[in-house]
Amino acid sequence: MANMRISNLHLQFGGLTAVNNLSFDIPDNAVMSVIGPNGAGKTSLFNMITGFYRPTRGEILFDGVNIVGKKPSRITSMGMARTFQNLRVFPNLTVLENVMAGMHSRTKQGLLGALLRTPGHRKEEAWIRQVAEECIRFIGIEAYTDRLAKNLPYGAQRYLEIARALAIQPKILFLDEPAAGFNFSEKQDLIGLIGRIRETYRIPVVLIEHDMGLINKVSDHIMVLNYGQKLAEGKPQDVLNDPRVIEAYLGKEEEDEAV
Ligand SMILES: Nc1ncnc2c1ncn2[C@@H]1O[C@H](COP(=O)(O)OP(=O)(O)OP(=O)(O)O)[C@@H](O)[C@H]1O
Repeated sequence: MANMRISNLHLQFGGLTAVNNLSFDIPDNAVMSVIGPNGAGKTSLFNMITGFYRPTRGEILFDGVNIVGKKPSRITSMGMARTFQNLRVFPNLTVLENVMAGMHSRTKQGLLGALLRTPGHRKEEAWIRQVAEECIRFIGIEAYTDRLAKNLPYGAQRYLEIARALAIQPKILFLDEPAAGFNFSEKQDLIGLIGRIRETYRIPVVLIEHDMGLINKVSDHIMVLNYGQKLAEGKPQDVLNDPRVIEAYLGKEEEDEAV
């Protein structure tokens, strides 16, 4: 279980304020969705939490430690995993190799152990393989274990990213638009998977999503961003019926659809 508190987080790109003095807690063992119109600051927020962007100011406390300024690899090794809006699988590695590669951030044996093939290293490799295979089975892409990632159907590639994130046995998981490009039945499948992750791993899952149906079904908690600021936060039925949210987000979506 992770304890995560964001305080007065701010991100400035020159004259543009991407995230504006944002504070919130991530609830334990809950599915939290971060929603908002395009450019609202959702991905910038994920990038700050996972160390890819350095906030202009503010604090990100992860299990009581301020992680601002730490490198993404260090933050991963502390137990934070994420997926990306645009797929980042290694196309020329197999599914198993992709998942195992992601796990090396959390292993103890260094490069020297790997080069010398020490007993400690061999034991660790066997353990990594076992955990990777378990994650691949859990996600349901075991039929592709030995296939190159580039030869997988699109949906399986997205699932591979989730398997790779879970394999580091994270304390918290961030998913950036996990349903991007999915059809209706793939989205239903994803809703089931996110529920299983929460039940099995008992970790908070934080996702950025645009699909309101999916958000409504999967979330325990929703935070809405607009122009980098928190517009609303709470239970799905309250947030999704909030007139300010409808105006800022759903209203915009209707306009977009009408174009
Ligand atoms: N590296 C960067 N350099 C300059 N501006 C950036 C950078 N990253 C994001 N921005 C700007 O910050 C604002 C917030 O962008 P961000 O990608 O976080 O929004 P978002 O809510 O994730 O949008 P979307 O739903 O379209 O993914 C936007 O105006 C964007 O153009």
